[in-house]
Amino acid sequence: MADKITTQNGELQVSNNPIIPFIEGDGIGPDIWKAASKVLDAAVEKAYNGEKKIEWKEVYAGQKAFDKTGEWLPEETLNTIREYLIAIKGPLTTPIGGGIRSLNVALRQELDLFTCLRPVRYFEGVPSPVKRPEDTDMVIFRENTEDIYAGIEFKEGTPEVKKVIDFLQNEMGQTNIRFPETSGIGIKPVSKEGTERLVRAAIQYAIDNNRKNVTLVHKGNIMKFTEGSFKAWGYELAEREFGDKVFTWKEYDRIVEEDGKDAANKAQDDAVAAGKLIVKDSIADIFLQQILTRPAEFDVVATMNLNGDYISDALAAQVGGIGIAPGANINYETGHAIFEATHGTAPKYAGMDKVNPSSVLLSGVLMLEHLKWQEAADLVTKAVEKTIASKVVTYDFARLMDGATEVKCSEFADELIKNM
Ligand SMILES: NC(=O)C1=CN([C@@H]2O[C@H](COP(=O)(O)OP(=O)(O)OC[C@H]3O[C@@H](n4cnc5c(N)ncnc54)[C@H](OP(=O)(O)O)[C@@H]3O)[C@@H](O)[C@H]2O)C=CC1
Ligand SMILES: O=C(O)CCC(=O)C(=O)O
Ligand SMILES: [Mg+2]
Repeated sequence: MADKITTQNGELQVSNNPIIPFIEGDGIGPDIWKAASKVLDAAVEKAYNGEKKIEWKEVYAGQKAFDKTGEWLPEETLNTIREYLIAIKGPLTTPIGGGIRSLNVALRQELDLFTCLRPVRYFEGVPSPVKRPEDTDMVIFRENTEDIYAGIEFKEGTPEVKKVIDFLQNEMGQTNIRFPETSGIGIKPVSKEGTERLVRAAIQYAIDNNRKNVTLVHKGNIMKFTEGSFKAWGYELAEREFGDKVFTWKEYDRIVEEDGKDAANKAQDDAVAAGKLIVKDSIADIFLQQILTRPAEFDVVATMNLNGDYISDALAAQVGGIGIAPGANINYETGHAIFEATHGTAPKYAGMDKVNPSSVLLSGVLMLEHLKWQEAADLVTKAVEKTIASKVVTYDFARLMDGATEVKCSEFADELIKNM
């Protein structure tokens, strides 16, 4: 009999037949979900000789939910995911400049899924715009509940924005709103708690997975009390909670001040030799250059919501594009998680059975790993490696590869199952 995933003493309890809710998604969602779920089912069946099986439970969000219930994100969907802990979703459409706020962001906020985890690795044979794509092997920890994504915005010309601008000018003494009559205003909350739980998760992940460094990416020179504080709180947490397991650039700077640069370099070399994790930081603009020019220097990345969104797609491009970039939204404290592709609904390809299902499929692999069903996860990963190496690929890779055979989304799934 199928049953719920639960937690006990912080550990997931997963039976052989867990019920997992899924949201099919808008646009290309139905195509990629059909392909990906078929591959995930085949991997589980093969890895455990039929002893384990996921019981998929559809829940609604986006257009399908609206058509059925008149609501974009029904309370029942949220309650089901709350109850069943783990879910997986396809992309959901967000209109630009007006209309409903992002349902993707709402799911993360409602369930307090504070980490958006996006691993970026290279699969041999994938077409890439860089010379050594294999040097890119990073794991992004993107803060998922705060920042400009909190949705605190006031539209130009409304009584609300006028009130906010009056307050800023008259009570806070702000004189820098260049065109107050025609400004919209957005507010960017970044908290100490929000930063600490994200940076804690990133450092713990780096230690558990033998990673060499964590980079705090911020624009703290300009946004001093949000992004700048993110950096400061991140370093403080690293030193306070991880002690001699880490060596921070904050400590490096202290040594430079007291004993000079040579001593600081030696301390860092000693820390590396002792296997300590280096916790460093980078300002977001130069970071975007350096992930292209020297990606091997970066390992785990901890950053705020908007930076993380940009960095995710930029890094995905280096290893073949968002067609193959997986992700997960996780609350490490409650055990709730929603696994999710990095890309969106790609509306021009909706219903064409054309796009690459790998992003949502590899999100499913992250989910299998999260359930500790490593054997099934490995079968999918190996099948992706083998299929790409054989140059049987969807349009996104085929257009950049010599001698490739272009297949449809569903045919790619069949090929993966054949290669399992
Ligand atoms: N988490 C989520 O659910 C997300 C939702 N969105 C939403 O999706 C909608 C569309 O956003 P948009 O900015 O166009 O971004 P998309 O990620 O949907 O698509 C942009 C381009 O990326 C490529 N692409 C996307 N998915 C795939 C895939 N599976 N296989 C191969 N190529 C792919 C296509 O490139 P090409 O044209 O070169 O073929 C596509 O035109 C918006 O409403 C947005 O808000 C966006 C991001 C995340
Ligand atoms: O919610 C959306 O529509 C976009 C979100 C997004 O781009 C992301 O989370 O990477
Ligand atoms: Mg994005």
